[in-house]
Amino acid sequence: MEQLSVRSYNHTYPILIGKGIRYKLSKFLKGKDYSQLVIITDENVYKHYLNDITDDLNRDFIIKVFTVSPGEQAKSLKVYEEIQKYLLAENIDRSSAVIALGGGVIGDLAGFVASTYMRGISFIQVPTTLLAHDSSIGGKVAINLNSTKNVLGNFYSPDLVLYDTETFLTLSEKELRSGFAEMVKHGYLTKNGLLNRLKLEMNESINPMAKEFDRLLLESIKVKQKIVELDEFESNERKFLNLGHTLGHAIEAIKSYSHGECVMYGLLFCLYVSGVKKGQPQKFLDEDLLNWVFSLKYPLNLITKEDLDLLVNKMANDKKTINQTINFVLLENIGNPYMSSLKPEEIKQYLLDFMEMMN
Ligand SMILES: NC(=O)c1ccc[n+]([C@@H]2O[C@H](COP(=O)([O-])OP(=O)(O)OC[C@H]3O[C@@H](n4cnc5c(N)ncnc54)[C@H](O)[C@@H]3O)[C@@H](O)[C@H]2O)c1
Ligand SMILES: O=C(O)C(=O)C[C@@H](O)[C@H](O)[C@H](O)COP(=O)(O)O
Ligand SMILES: [Zn+2]
Repeated sequence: MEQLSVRSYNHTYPILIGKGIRYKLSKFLKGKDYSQLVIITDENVYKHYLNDITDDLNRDFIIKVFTVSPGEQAKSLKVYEEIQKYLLAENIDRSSAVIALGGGVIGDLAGFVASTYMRGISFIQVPTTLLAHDSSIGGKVAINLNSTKNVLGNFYSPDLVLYDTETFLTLSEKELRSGFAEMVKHGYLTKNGLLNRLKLEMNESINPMAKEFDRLLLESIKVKQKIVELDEFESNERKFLNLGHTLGHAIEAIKSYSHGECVMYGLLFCLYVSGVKKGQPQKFLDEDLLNWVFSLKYPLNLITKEDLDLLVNKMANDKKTINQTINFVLLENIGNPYMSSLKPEEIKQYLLDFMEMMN
C-alpha cells in the first residue's frame, strides 16, 4: 500500500492507495467515534462494492446507505435535497460522517452534502474510478446548476481518501479513458517526465493492470497533491489544474460525452492555441500526439460550427471568467502553464481552425 498525505488549511489527511484495501476501511477508521456512517453511492458501485466495505464496517459502526442513479445528473439540486432530507429523517448528527463510495460524481455530490449538512460533518472518500485519482483529492466538492458545471460548491477536504485500485477491474474502457485524460493533463503540468512515460507505457491502450500503471497513477496524484497544497483555494497555481476545462466543461454542459473525454478535447485545443501563440501551431499538438490520442480511441469530433455560440455562452459562466473575460490555461512549455484571456471572437476563430485541423 502507498500512503501520501495532503495538507489542508485545517487538517492533514491521508491518501491510502492499494489493491484490496476496501475490505479494511474499518481498520483505518479505528479510534473515530462517528455516531453513524452514511454511505452515498450509485447503483453500479453499490452492485460491485457496497458489501465489500459494509461487511467490515458493520461490526464497528451504524451504517446507513443512500443510493443514487448513476451519471452526472446526480450532481443536481434535486438529488442534493433528497439526500439532505434523508440525513435529517435518519437523525444523522454532527458527529456522523458521510462516505462517498464511487467516482467523481459521487465524491463531488456527497462532499457537497457533507460540507453543508449542519454546517459541515465529516467526510470520507472511497473512490472507485480512475478519474477519481483527481476528484477525490484537493477538496473541491460541487453540484451543477441547470447544465452549468460545479456552480454550487465548496472547498471541503475529507478526513481520509481510501483508494482501492482493484476497483478499476470493473471499469469500462470509456471510463478508463475518461480518467486517463486527467492523468495526461497532470503530465502537462509537471516537468518530471510524467507525460513521456504515459506515452511510452500506455502507447496503445490504457491498461490499469500493467506493472507500470501504479507508478504512473501515483505520479499523477502527486502532481495534484503538490498543487493543492500550494494553493488550496485556487487564488493562483491551482487554476492550472483547470487545463482543458474552460472548453471541456462547456462541451460537457451541452453534449453527452464523459468529463474526461471533454477534458481531453479541451486540452488538445489549449495545446493548439499555446502553439499558435508561440508562432508554432504544432509545437505541442503534433502528429505523434494526435496519433496517440487517436489510438486510445478518444472521440475527436465532439463539436460542430453550429455549437460555437452556445459554447462561448457556456464559457461565460466558467468560474475563471471575470468581468466577462474568458480565461484559458495555456502552456509556455510542458510544466510551465500560464493564464490567458481570450475574446469570444478569438475563441471562435481558434476553434474553427482547430476543428479543421482535427478533421
Ligand atoms: N472535485 C474535483 O476535483 C474533480 C476533478 C475531476 C472531475 N470531477 C468531477 O467528477 C465527475 C466525473 O467523475 P467519474 O468519471 O468518476 O464519473 P462517475 O462517478 O459518474 O463514474 C462513471 C461511471 O462509472 C461507474 N462506476 C464507478 N466506479 C465503478 C467501478 N469501479 N466499476 C464499474 N463502474 C463504476 C459509475 O456508476 C458511473 O456510471 C464529473 O462530475 C467531474 O466534474 C471533479
Ligand atoms: O482540482 C482542481 O482544481 C481542478 O480543477 C480539477 C479538475 O479536474 C476538476 O474537473 C474540477 O472539478 C474543476 O473545477 P471547477 O472549479 O472548474 O469546477
Ligand atoms: Zn476535471
